[in-house]
Amino acid sequence: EFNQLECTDKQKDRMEEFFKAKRAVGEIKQDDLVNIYELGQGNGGVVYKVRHKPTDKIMARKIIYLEVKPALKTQIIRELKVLHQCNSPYIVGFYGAFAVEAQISICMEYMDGGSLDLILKKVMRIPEHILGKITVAVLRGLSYLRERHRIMHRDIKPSNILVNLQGEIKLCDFGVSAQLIDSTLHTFIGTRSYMSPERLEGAHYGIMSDIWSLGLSLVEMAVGRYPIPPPSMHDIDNLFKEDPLGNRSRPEGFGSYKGLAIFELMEWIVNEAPPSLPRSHFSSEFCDFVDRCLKKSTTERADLNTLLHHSFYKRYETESDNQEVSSWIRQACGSDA
Ligand SMILES: N#Cc1cccc2[nH]nc(N)c12
Repeated sequence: EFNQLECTDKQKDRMEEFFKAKRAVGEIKQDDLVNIYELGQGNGGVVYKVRHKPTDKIMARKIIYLEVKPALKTQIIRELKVLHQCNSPYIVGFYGAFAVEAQISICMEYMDGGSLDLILKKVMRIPEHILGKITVAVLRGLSYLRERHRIMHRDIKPSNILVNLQGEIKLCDFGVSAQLIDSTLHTFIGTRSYMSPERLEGAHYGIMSDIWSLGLSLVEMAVGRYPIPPPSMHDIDNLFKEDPLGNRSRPEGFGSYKGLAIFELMEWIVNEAPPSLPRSHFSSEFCDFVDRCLKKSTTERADLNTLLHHSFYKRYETESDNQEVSSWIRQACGSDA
Protein backbone atom coordinates (compact mmCIF):
# COMPACT_ATOMS: atom_id res chain seq x y z
CA GLU A 1 0.00 0.00 0.00
CA PHE A 2 1.60 3.28 -1.08
CA ASN A 3 1.81 5.41 2.04
CA GLN A 4 0.38 8.77 0.98
CA LEU A 5 3.21 10.59 2.70
CA GLU A 6 6.08 8.59 1.20
CA CYS A 7 8.07 10.17 -1.62
CA THR A 8 9.69 8.56 -4.65
CA ASP A 9 13.47 8.92 -5.00
CA LYS A 10 12.97 11.51 -7.76
CA GLN A 11 10.71 13.55 -5.46
CA LYS A 12 13.30 13.32 -2.67
CA ASP A 13 16.04 14.52 -5.04
CA ARG A 14 13.94 17.50 -6.15
CA MET A 15 13.18 18.45 -2.55
CA GLU A 16 16.90 18.18 -1.68
CA GLU A 17 17.64 20.52 -4.60
CA PHE A 18 15.12 23.02 -3.24
CA PHE A 19 16.60 22.86 0.29
CA LYS A 20 20.06 23.52 -1.18
CA ALA A 21 18.77 26.58 -3.08
CA LYS A 22 16.97 27.73 0.06
CA ARG A 23 20.14 27.48 2.18
CA ALA A 24 22.01 29.55 -0.43
CA VAL A 25 19.29 32.24 -0.26
CA GLY A 26 19.22 32.41 3.55
CA GLU A 27 17.23 35.23 5.16
CA ILE A 28 15.32 37.21 2.51
CA LYS A 29 15.39 41.00 2.62
CA GLN A 30 13.14 43.26 0.54
CA ASP A 31 16.08 45.11 -1.05
CA ASP A 32 17.48 41.83 -2.35
CA LEU A 33 14.39 41.26 -4.53
CA VAL A 34 13.61 42.80 -7.90
CA ASN A 35 10.16 42.43 -9.51
CA ILE A 36 10.11 40.87 -12.98
CA TYR A 37 6.38 40.86 -13.67
CA GLU A 38 2.99 40.16 -12.08
CA LEU A 39 1.88 36.51 -12.01
CA GLY A 40 -1.62 36.83 -10.64
CA GLN A 41 -4.01 38.57 -8.28
CA GLY A 42 -6.42 37.18 -5.75
CA ASN A 43 -6.65 35.73 -2.25
CA GLY A 44 -6.11 39.21 -0.84
CA GLY A 45 -2.80 39.81 -2.55
CA VAL A 46 -0.75 40.12 -5.71
CA VAL A 47 1.89 37.59 -6.79
CA TYR A 48 5.05 38.68 -8.64
CA LYS A 49 7.78 36.75 -10.36
CA VAL A 50 10.91 38.11 -8.68
CA ARG A 51 14.69 37.61 -8.80
CA HIS A 52 16.74 37.31 -5.63
CA LYS A 53 19.74 39.42 -6.63
CA PRO A 54 22.42 37.89 -4.37
CA THR A 55 21.76 34.38 -5.73
CA ASP A 56 20.00 35.16 -9.05
CA LYS A 57 17.27 32.74 -7.89
CA ILE A 58 13.83 33.18 -9.48
CA MET A 59 10.98 33.09 -6.94
CA ALA A 60 7.30 33.96 -6.61
CA ARG A 61 6.52 36.70 -4.10
CA LYS A 62 3.00 37.14 -2.77
CA ILE A 63 2.38 40.57 -1.29
CA ILE A 64 -0.57 41.00 1.07
CA TYR A 65 -1.54 44.53 2.10
CA LEU A 66 -2.63 44.55 5.70
CA GLU A 67 -3.22 47.52 7.96
CA VAL A 68 -2.77 45.74 11.30
CA LYS A 69 -1.12 46.68 14.59
CA PRO A 70 2.62 45.88 14.70
CA ALA A 71 2.01 43.19 17.35
CA LEU A 72 -0.40 41.35 15.00
CA LYS A 73 2.03 41.68 12.11
CA THR A 74 4.78 40.12 14.22
CA GLN A 75 2.42 37.29 15.16
CA ILE A 76 1.54 36.67 11.48
CA ILE A 77 5.23 36.52 10.48
CA ARG A 78 5.90 34.16 13.40
CA GLU A 79 2.99 31.89 12.41
CA LEU A 80 4.10 31.89 8.74
CA LYS A 81 7.44 30.44 9.85
CA VAL A 82 5.59 27.11 10.21
CA LEU A 83 5.80 27.07 6.40
CA HIS A 84 9.51 26.20 6.81
CA GLN A 85 8.31 22.82 8.07
CA CYS A 86 5.79 22.28 5.26
CA ASN A 87 7.94 20.14 2.97
CA SER A 88 6.09 17.88 0.54
CA PRO A 89 6.23 17.20 -3.23
CA TYR A 90 2.60 18.44 -3.30
CA ILE A 91 3.10 21.73 -1.44
CA VAL A 92 4.80 24.76 -3.03
CA GLY A 93 8.26 25.39 -1.51
CA PHE A 94 8.66 28.29 0.94
CA TYR A 95 11.74 30.56 1.06
CA GLY A 96 10.61 32.91 3.80
CA ALA A 97 8.28 35.72 4.83
CA PHE A 98 8.87 39.29 5.97
CA ALA A 99 6.89 42.46 6.64
CA VAL A 100 7.68 46.01 5.50
CA GLU A 101 5.17 48.68 6.55
CA ALA A 102 1.68 47.42 5.58
CA GLN A 103 3.03 44.78 3.21
CA ILE A 104 3.48 41.13 4.16
CA SER A 105 5.62 39.22 1.66
CA ILE A 106 5.57 35.46 1.28
CA CYS A 107 8.41 34.20 -0.96
CA MET A 108 7.90 30.80 -2.49
CA GLU A 109 9.01 28.37 -5.19
CA TYR A 110 8.34 29.67 -8.70
CA MET A 111 6.04 27.34 -10.63
CA ASP A 112 6.57 28.11 -14.32
CA GLY A 113 3.28 26.52 -15.46
CA GLY A 114 1.28 28.93 -13.30
CA SER A 115 -2.06 28.32 -11.61
CA LEU A 116 -4.82 26.12 -12.99
CA ASP A 117 -7.33 28.97 -13.29
CA LEU A 118 -5.00 30.70 -15.75
CA ILE A 119 -4.35 27.44 -17.64
CA LEU A 120 -8.11 26.84 -17.81
CA LYS A 121 -8.61 30.23 -19.46
CA LYS A 122 -6.14 29.18 -22.16
CA VAL A 123 -7.33 25.63 -22.91
CA MET A 124 -11.11 25.79 -22.33
CA ARG A 125 -11.20 22.43 -20.49
CA ILE A 126 -8.72 20.13 -18.74
CA PRO A 127 -8.92 16.48 -19.89
CA GLU A 128 -9.97 13.77 -17.45
CA HIS A 129 -6.58 12.00 -17.36
CA ILE A 130 -4.89 15.28 -16.31
CA LEU A 131 -7.63 15.92 -13.73
CA GLY A 132 -6.87 12.45 -12.36
CA LYS A 133 -3.25 13.47 -11.74
CA ILE A 134 -4.42 16.76 -10.23
CA THR A 135 -6.75 14.82 -7.90
CA VAL A 136 -3.85 12.59 -6.73
CA ALA A 137 -1.69 15.64 -5.98
CA VAL A 138 -4.44 17.52 -4.14
CA LEU A 139 -5.47 14.52 -2.01
CA ARG A 140 -1.82 13.80 -1.15
CA GLY A 141 -1.25 17.48 -0.34
CA LEU A 142 -4.33 17.52 1.92
CA SER A 143 -3.17 14.26 3.57
CA TYR A 144 0.26 15.76 4.23
CA LEU A 145 -1.19 18.95 5.77
CA ARG A 146 -3.52 16.93 7.97
CA GLU A 147 -1.13 14.13 9.06
CA ARG A 148 1.98 16.26 9.61
CA HIS A 149 0.56 19.65 10.55
CA ARG A 150 -2.99 18.94 11.66
CA ILE A 151 -4.34 21.71 9.43
CA MET A 152 -6.87 21.83 6.60
CA HIS A 153 -6.22 23.88 3.47
CA ARG A 154 -9.27 26.21 3.72
CA ASP A 155 -9.03 27.55 0.19
CA ILE A 156 -8.91 24.76 -2.40
CA LYS A 157 -9.70 26.18 -5.86
CA PRO A 158 -8.06 26.18 -9.32
CA SER A 159 -6.05 29.37 -8.61
CA ASN A 160 -4.41 27.71 -5.58
CA ILE A 161 -3.24 24.64 -7.52
CA LEU A 162 0.05 25.36 -9.32
CA VAL A 163 1.90 23.38 -11.97
CA ASN A 164 5.34 23.49 -13.54
CA LEU A 165 6.78 22.39 -16.89
CA GLN A 166 8.30 19.32 -15.21
CA GLY A 167 4.75 18.13 -14.62
CA GLU A 168 4.63 18.71 -10.86
CA ILE A 169 1.32 19.77 -9.27
CA LYS A 170 1.40 21.60 -5.91
CA LEU A 171 -0.93 23.38 -3.49
CA CYS A 172 -0.37 26.93 -2.29
CA ASP A 173 -2.16 29.51 -0.09
CA PHE A 174 -3.32 27.19 2.67
CA GLY A 175 -4.34 28.67 5.99
CA VAL A 176 -1.25 28.18 8.09
CA SER A 177 -1.46 31.45 10.04
CA ALA A 178 -4.58 31.76 12.20
CA GLN A 179 -3.94 35.47 12.67
CA LEU A 180 -3.55 36.05 8.91
CA ILE A 181 -6.84 34.21 8.35
CA ASP A 182 -8.49 36.31 11.03
CA SER A 183 -7.09 39.58 9.67
CA THR A 184 -8.25 38.86 6.11
CA LEU A 185 -11.67 37.30 6.78
CA HIS A 186 -13.48 40.56 6.03
CA THR A 187 -11.54 41.16 2.81
CA PHE A 188 -13.25 38.54 0.62
CA ILE A 189 -13.67 39.87 -2.90
CA GLY A 190 -14.64 37.68 -5.84
CA THR A 191 -17.50 36.53 -7.99
CA ARG A 192 -17.33 32.82 -7.19
CA SER A 193 -17.29 30.72 -4.11
CA TYR A 194 -15.71 27.31 -3.59
CA MET A 195 -16.92 27.23 0.00
CA SER A 196 -18.98 24.26 1.18
CA PRO A 197 -22.65 24.68 2.15
CA GLU A 198 -21.87 24.18 5.87
CA ARG A 199 -19.16 26.86 5.76
CA LEU A 200 -21.44 29.31 3.93
CA GLU A 201 -24.10 28.70 6.58
CA GLY A 202 -21.60 29.59 9.31
CA ALA A 203 -21.69 26.07 10.75
CA HIS A 204 -18.59 24.24 12.01
CA TYR A 205 -16.42 23.10 9.14
CA GLY A 206 -13.17 21.19 8.69
CA ILE A 207 -11.33 19.03 6.16
CA MET A 208 -14.70 17.94 4.71
CA SER A 209 -15.07 21.50 3.46
CA ASP A 210 -11.83 21.09 1.47
CA ILE A 211 -13.34 17.95 -0.10
CA TRP A 212 -16.35 19.93 -1.36
CA SER A 213 -14.03 22.61 -2.78
CA LEU A 214 -12.00 19.91 -4.58
CA GLY A 215 -15.19 18.45 -6.09
CA LEU A 216 -16.40 21.85 -7.29
CA SER A 217 -12.97 22.71 -8.71
CA LEU A 218 -12.82 19.39 -10.62
CA VAL A 219 -16.27 19.95 -12.20
CA GLU A 220 -15.25 23.49 -13.22
CA MET A 221 -11.97 22.33 -14.79
CA ALA A 222 -13.64 19.36 -16.51
CA VAL A 223 -16.51 21.36 -18.04
CA GLY A 224 -14.62 24.63 -18.48
CA ARG A 225 -16.87 26.97 -16.56
CA TYR A 226 -17.79 27.65 -12.96
CA PRO A 227 -20.56 25.06 -12.47
CA ILE A 228 -23.10 27.08 -10.45
CA PRO A 229 -25.81 27.44 -11.64
CA PRO A 230 -25.28 24.11 -13.42
CA PRO A 231 -25.05 24.24 -17.21
CA SER A 232 -28.10 22.76 -19.00
CA MET A 233 -27.67 19.79 -21.31
CA HIS A 234 -27.91 22.31 -24.17
CA ASP A 235 -25.04 24.30 -22.61
CA ILE A 236 -23.02 21.08 -22.23
CA ASP A 237 -23.54 20.20 -25.89
CA ASN A 238 -22.37 23.69 -26.82
CA LEU A 239 -19.40 23.54 -24.48
CA PHE A 240 -18.28 20.20 -25.92
CA LYS A 241 -19.04 20.95 -29.54
CA GLU A 242 -15.64 20.79 -31.21
CA ASP A 243 -15.33 24.02 -33.07
CA PRO A 244 -15.09 22.89 -36.75
CA LEU A 245 -12.14 25.22 -37.27
CA GLY A 246 -10.44 23.71 -34.21
CA ASN A 247 -10.46 27.27 -33.04
CA ARG A 248 -10.16 27.72 -29.27
CA SER A 249 -12.29 30.82 -29.24
CA ARG A 250 -15.02 30.47 -26.67
CA PRO A 251 -18.69 30.24 -27.74
CA GLU A 252 -20.75 33.38 -27.29
CA GLY A 253 -21.03 34.48 -23.63
CA PHE A 254 -18.84 31.57 -22.47
CA GLY A 255 -17.38 31.66 -18.96
CA SER A 256 -18.35 35.23 -18.39
CA TYR A 257 -21.97 34.04 -18.44
CA LYS A 258 -24.18 36.66 -16.99
CA GLY A 259 -24.85 34.34 -14.13
CA LEU A 260 -25.73 34.96 -10.55
CA ALA A 261 -24.31 37.60 -8.30
CA ILE A 262 -22.05 36.24 -5.56
CA PHE A 263 -24.78 36.29 -2.88
CA GLU A 264 -27.22 34.47 -5.18
CA LEU A 265 -24.46 31.95 -5.92
CA MET A 266 -23.95 31.32 -2.22
CA GLU A 267 -27.71 30.91 -1.74
CA TRP A 268 -27.78 28.46 -4.66
CA ILE A 269 -24.97 26.38 -3.10
CA VAL A 270 -26.84 26.20 0.21
CA ASN A 271 -30.37 25.62 -1.14
CA GLU A 272 -30.10 23.83 -4.50
CA ALA A 273 -28.85 20.40 -5.63
CA PRO A 274 -25.05 20.19 -6.02
CA PRO A 275 -23.48 20.23 -9.50
CA SER A 276 -22.39 16.99 -11.18
CA LEU A 277 -20.52 15.86 -14.28
CA PRO A 278 -22.46 14.92 -17.46
CA ARG A 279 -22.10 11.13 -17.76
CA SER A 280 -22.14 11.59 -21.51
CA HIS A 281 -18.61 13.03 -21.47
CA PHE A 282 -16.83 11.54 -18.45
CA SER A 283 -16.07 8.09 -17.00
CA SER A 284 -18.44 6.70 -14.38
CA GLU A 285 -15.57 6.61 -11.87
CA PHE A 286 -14.89 10.32 -12.35
CA CYS A 287 -18.63 11.17 -12.14
CA ASP A 288 -18.96 9.08 -8.98
CA PHE A 289 -15.84 10.63 -7.44
CA VAL A 290 -17.12 14.21 -7.78
CA ASP A 291 -20.61 13.15 -6.64
CA ARG A 292 -19.03 11.78 -3.44
CA CYS A 293 -17.16 15.09 -2.94
CA LEU A 294 -20.24 17.22 -3.61
CA LYS A 295 -22.68 15.72 -1.11
CA LYS A 296 -24.19 18.71 0.68
CA SER A 297 -24.40 16.83 3.96
CA THR A 298 -20.97 16.32 5.53
CA THR A 299 -22.11 12.96 6.92
CA GLU A 300 -22.81 11.70 3.37
CA ARG A 301 -19.75 13.37 1.80
CA ALA A 302 -16.71 11.12 1.29
CA ASP A 303 -13.83 11.81 3.67
CA LEU A 304 -10.14 11.89 2.70
CA ASN A 305 -9.47 8.23 3.45
CA THR A 306 -12.50 7.06 1.47
CA LEU A 307 -11.34 9.08 -1.54
CA LEU A 308 -7.79 7.66 -1.24
CA HIS A 309 -9.37 4.25 -1.90
CA HIS A 310 -11.73 5.38 -4.68
CA SER A 311 -11.28 3.75 -8.11
CA PHE A 312 -10.81 7.15 -9.80
CA TYR A 313 -7.87 7.98 -7.48
CA LYS A 314 -6.48 4.43 -7.73
CA ARG A 315 -6.43 4.69 -11.52
CA TYR A 316 -3.98 7.61 -11.39
CA GLU A 317 -1.99 7.12 -8.18
CA THR A 318 0.26 4.42 -9.64
CA GLU A 319 1.93 6.31 -12.51
CA SER A 320 4.52 8.20 -10.52
CA ASP A 321 6.14 9.90 -13.51
CA ASN A 322 5.27 13.51 -14.30
CA GLN A 323 5.93 13.06 -18.00
CA GLU A 324 2.28 12.93 -19.09
CA VAL A 325 1.39 16.10 -17.19
CA SER A 326 4.63 17.78 -18.29
CA SER A 327 3.89 17.35 -22.00
CA TRP A 328 0.26 18.45 -21.52
CA ILE A 329 1.34 21.58 -19.60
CA ARG A 330 3.94 22.43 -22.27
CA GLN A 331 1.30 22.14 -24.98
CA ALA A 332 -1.17 24.19 -22.89
CA CYS A 333 1.39 26.93 -22.19
CA GLY A 334 2.40 26.89 -25.80
CA SER A 335 -1.22 27.24 -27.02
CA ASP A 336 -1.70 30.73 -28.36
CA ALA A 337 -5.29 30.87 -27.17
N1 LIG B 1 1.25 31.75 -5.15
C1 LIG B 1 1.36 31.76 -6.27
C2 LIG B 1 1.52 31.75 -7.68
C3 LIG B 1 0.49 32.29 -8.46
C4 LIG B 1 0.61 32.30 -9.85
C5 LIG B 1 1.73 31.79 -10.47
C6 LIG B 1 2.76 31.25 -9.69
N2 LIG B 1 3.96 30.69 -10.05
N3 LIG B 1 4.61 30.30 -8.93
C7 LIG B 1 3.88 30.59 -7.88
N4 LIG B 1 4.24 30.32 -6.59
C8 LIG B 1 2.67 31.22 -8.31
